[in-house]
Amino acid sequence: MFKRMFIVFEGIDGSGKTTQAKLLTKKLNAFYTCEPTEGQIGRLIREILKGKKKCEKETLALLFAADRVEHVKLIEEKLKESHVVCDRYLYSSIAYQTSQGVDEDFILQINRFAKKPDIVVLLTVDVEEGMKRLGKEKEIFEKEEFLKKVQNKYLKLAKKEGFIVIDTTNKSINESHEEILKIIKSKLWGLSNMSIGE
Ligand SMILES: Nc1ncnc2c1ncn2[C@@H]1O[C@H](COP(=O)(O)OP(=O)(O)O)[C@@H](O)[C@H]1O
Ligand SMILES: Cc1cn([C@H]2C[C@H](O)[C@@H](COP(=O)(O)OP(=O)(O)O)O2)c(=O)[nH]c1=O
Repeated sequence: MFKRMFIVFEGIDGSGKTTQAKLLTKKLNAFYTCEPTEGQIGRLIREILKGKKKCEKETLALLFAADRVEHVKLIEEKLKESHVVCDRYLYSSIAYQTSQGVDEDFILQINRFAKKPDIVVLLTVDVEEGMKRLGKEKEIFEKEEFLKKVQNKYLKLAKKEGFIVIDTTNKSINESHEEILKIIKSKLWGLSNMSIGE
């Protein structure tokens, strides 16, 4: 019986997370999920992110952590039957909320129930290229400065936690997918001595 893997994709807006997560999901016949979730707390978070509701930055960190407590239950359920690919997770909280000025220890404390992933893939992208991909070339300067800060935090986390880091700036969607697949296959083979369906 081989171990089913909990694989997380992280990265700033426009790095290609959702695209790559869905391609890998298909390849692995995995269960795809994302944060914020489609659950009641995830929906409240999306209202706040759209600016329809206001809250303190610490409240937002708590909401993401609460959404994640419920989400981990679903992930553990799904791991009983397939690999799970998750588009954004705990490391988005650390990278984004610390960049908004929230204390990192506070974020780690409120996320102490978060299951550790087997593999984390960090996608990096030149911020301007990421904005271009999202059709936000005219994004306000502050947003670009903020995303640069977030990406730097991600890279520090990647070094500390041993993430797979793929820069997608000058790669096509397919080139990025092939590179990710090669690394994931070697890790899956190494960790569970099983081959994945083509
Ligand atoms: N390597 C790439 N090169 C060019 N465009 C890309 C690449 N990866 C994704 N895109 C495009 O960029 C946009 C954002 O991709 P998406 O996967 O939603 O990014 P994220 O989830 O990281 O915000 C989409 O239109 C997608 O087709
Ligand atoms: C999961 C998570 C996301 N976020 C932010 C990152 C994104 O800007 C936003 C999620 O928006 P989303 O609609 O998922 O877009 P994206 O494709 O960029 O993921 O929420 C946090 O600040 N903390 C978190 O813990």
